[in-house]
Amino acid sequence: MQLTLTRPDDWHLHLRDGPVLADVVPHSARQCARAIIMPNLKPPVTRTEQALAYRERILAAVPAGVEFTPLMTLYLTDTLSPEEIRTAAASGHVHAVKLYPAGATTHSDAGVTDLHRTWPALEAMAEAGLPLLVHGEVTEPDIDIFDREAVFIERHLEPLHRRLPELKLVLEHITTRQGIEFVQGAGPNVAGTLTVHHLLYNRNAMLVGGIRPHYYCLPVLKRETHREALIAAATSGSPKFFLGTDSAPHPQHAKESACGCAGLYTAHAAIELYAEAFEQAGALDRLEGFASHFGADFYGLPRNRDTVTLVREPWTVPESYPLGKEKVIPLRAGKEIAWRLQL
Ligand SMILES: NC(=O)N[C@@H](CC(=O)O)C(=O)O
Ligand SMILES: [Zn+2]
Ligand SMILES: [Zn+2]
Repeated sequence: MQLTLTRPDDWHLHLRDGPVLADVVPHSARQCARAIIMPNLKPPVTRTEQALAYRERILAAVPAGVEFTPLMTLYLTDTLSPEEIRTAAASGHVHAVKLYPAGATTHSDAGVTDLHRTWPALEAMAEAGLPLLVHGEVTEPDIDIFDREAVFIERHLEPLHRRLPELKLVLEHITTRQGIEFVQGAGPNVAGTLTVHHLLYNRNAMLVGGIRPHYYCLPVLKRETHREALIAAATSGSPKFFLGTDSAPHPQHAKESACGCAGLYTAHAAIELYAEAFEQAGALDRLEGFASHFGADFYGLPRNRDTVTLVREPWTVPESYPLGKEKVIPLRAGKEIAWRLQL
């Protein structure tokens, strides 16, 4: 059995920086034409000129003969100015701005402490048509980690959307029914990305039979009823939901630690794993819209013209991949994946 689709794009990707780019960029570039590149570097990408320089470093890591376009983003801070937003929009290479509530996730300490401080920037974004990409979790210590997405939507996202309804919003890596319902209930300028790990796994994968750090990410895997809501949305044919892997490489030792980092590495086999999730749901015919059409439409970019072909031919994922001088443990390390990308 085989499946040919318009070449996919990845609307949420962490590539990091420096020598590891040579290890991770080829994984995404072999299957995706474009990717929205997350700005949570150290220091964060807060200025257009930094984003443009980072873009050049990514392009330098694309293998010869392969086409891959990094779509850059800026990191929203309390002090990001409307002028910088206009410069970013005019650059032609910055496609969105990312909101990390301060302290919510990996490299978010420079993130937003109070959304009210960002109104001038958000208003400039609405005017320029630049989408706001949202890591939607509150950070208050009294809120249970499994409730942080739902509480963020209620306390921050709904009020933001009411106040600036014309601002394009993407709720990134949705993990709950409440996240799906927020996107469904809003207008066409509000969308959501879904990772493959949140489509394939619930929190048992992380906690049953031992604590499994390679399944730990933020927002954390939730219970099965939420996974079912994500699958229903991804396979519904709604253009409001599209592919964003949130592939986020961390060195093995940083994951296998008493205080392990959040983030799963999935870029080595992203479309293959999404195909598994859609096949399990009996919805392989809905994969192409989700993976290859709806994201481009939302961002106002042309759909890709070339195709990729997946064959139903199991292969075994390596135990690890190089990550600079270290190693990254990919999702499904040492185990089988049902679909293979024909190169
Ligand atoms: N998803 C994660 O668990 N980690 C991401 C950050 C993020 O997307 O929140 C990372 O940069 O490692
Ligand atoms: Zn995030
Ligand atoms: Zn992410």
